[in-house]
Amino acid sequence: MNTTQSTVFNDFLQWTRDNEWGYNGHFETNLSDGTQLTVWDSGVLVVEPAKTTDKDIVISCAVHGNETAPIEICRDIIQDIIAEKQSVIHRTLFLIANPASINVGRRFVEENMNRLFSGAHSEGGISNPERERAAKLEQYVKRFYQYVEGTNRRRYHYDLHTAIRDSKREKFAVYPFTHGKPYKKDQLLFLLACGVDTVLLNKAATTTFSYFSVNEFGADAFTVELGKVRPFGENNRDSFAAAERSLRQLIAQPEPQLPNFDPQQHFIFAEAQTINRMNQDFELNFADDVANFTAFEKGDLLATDGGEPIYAQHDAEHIIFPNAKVALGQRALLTVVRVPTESLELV
Ligand SMILES: O=C(O)CCC(=O)N[C@@H](CCC(=O)O)C(=O)O
Ligand SMILES: [Zn+2]
Repeated sequence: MNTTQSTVFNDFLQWTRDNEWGYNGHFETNLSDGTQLTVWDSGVLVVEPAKTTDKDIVISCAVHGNETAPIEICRDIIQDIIAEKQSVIHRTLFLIANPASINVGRRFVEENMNRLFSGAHSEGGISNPERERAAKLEQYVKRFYQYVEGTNRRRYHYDLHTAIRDSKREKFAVYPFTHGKPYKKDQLLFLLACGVDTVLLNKAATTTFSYFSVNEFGADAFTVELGKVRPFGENNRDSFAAAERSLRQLIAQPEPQLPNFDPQQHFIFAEAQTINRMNQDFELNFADDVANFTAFEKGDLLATDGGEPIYAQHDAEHIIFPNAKVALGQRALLTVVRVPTESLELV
């Protein structure tokens, strides 16, 4: 390896952070078993085993730069692959999505990247580095999924996050809108193996990264909330061990080892309201330390927007991702209601 190449592969996260808005170049190396590692950009690593299976797996982190536990997990898996301590039998794309936001230790630099997918990066006549990066990430995902010929390939995308607030249900995933396609038991079981027993069902399209993969490529894709935002080094890695172990098994084994499906083990919530902040004068009617999954009763005041009240519409309506400081037009609060797992159309 030459010096630059060894810098890239010796510490992929550090090299990515050193090239925070991208690197206009290409690196590749082969492992002793013939697995090819190709770097398409900073933070973009393709792992291709010598023998191709029918699965294409995307694992992304750092769409929000201060959500460090997923970054630590991806960093460690990537370095173990490079050191030949972690085997990979399926094509896998790792994405460290927004390195510049890691470097400033914030959710984003100029604009929330997880509102920029499915082409939103090109709307509104605004240009900034996060929009350019989101557009490139879309192209990398497209190139990765479409690289191998064949219509029956199984596509997956786990977009790893941590949440700003405490949560009464610590780990949960967002199941993006499937446009009526049935939900999948094996995916609920895989999430459960990751320690995620709670799943929120979106009822409409969004501009998140996971919805992009669902909608454009028919992937089984999820936003996976693994815990709470903490600075590097302050994550309790024990709490993330099940997720890391399951992701490692996912890429290393023909099929994940999953138990039989038991509806009682899954806690499913359907979207009730998505409340977007439409006015500067937007206030939540509860304190900053009220946790995700706190339940409100029908008629309770949740927020005011431009002085207009917004109420809970159901009993036991749970609040998720409250954030009064989001940009105008963006989601300031999601609310969900529990639904029986048995009520889902599952395959
Ligand atoms: O804790 C919060 O307020 C936000 C945590 C986070 O980044 N969540 C994702 C969820 C994406 C989705 O709805 O699929 C986000 O807000 O982008
Ligand atoms: Zn996030």
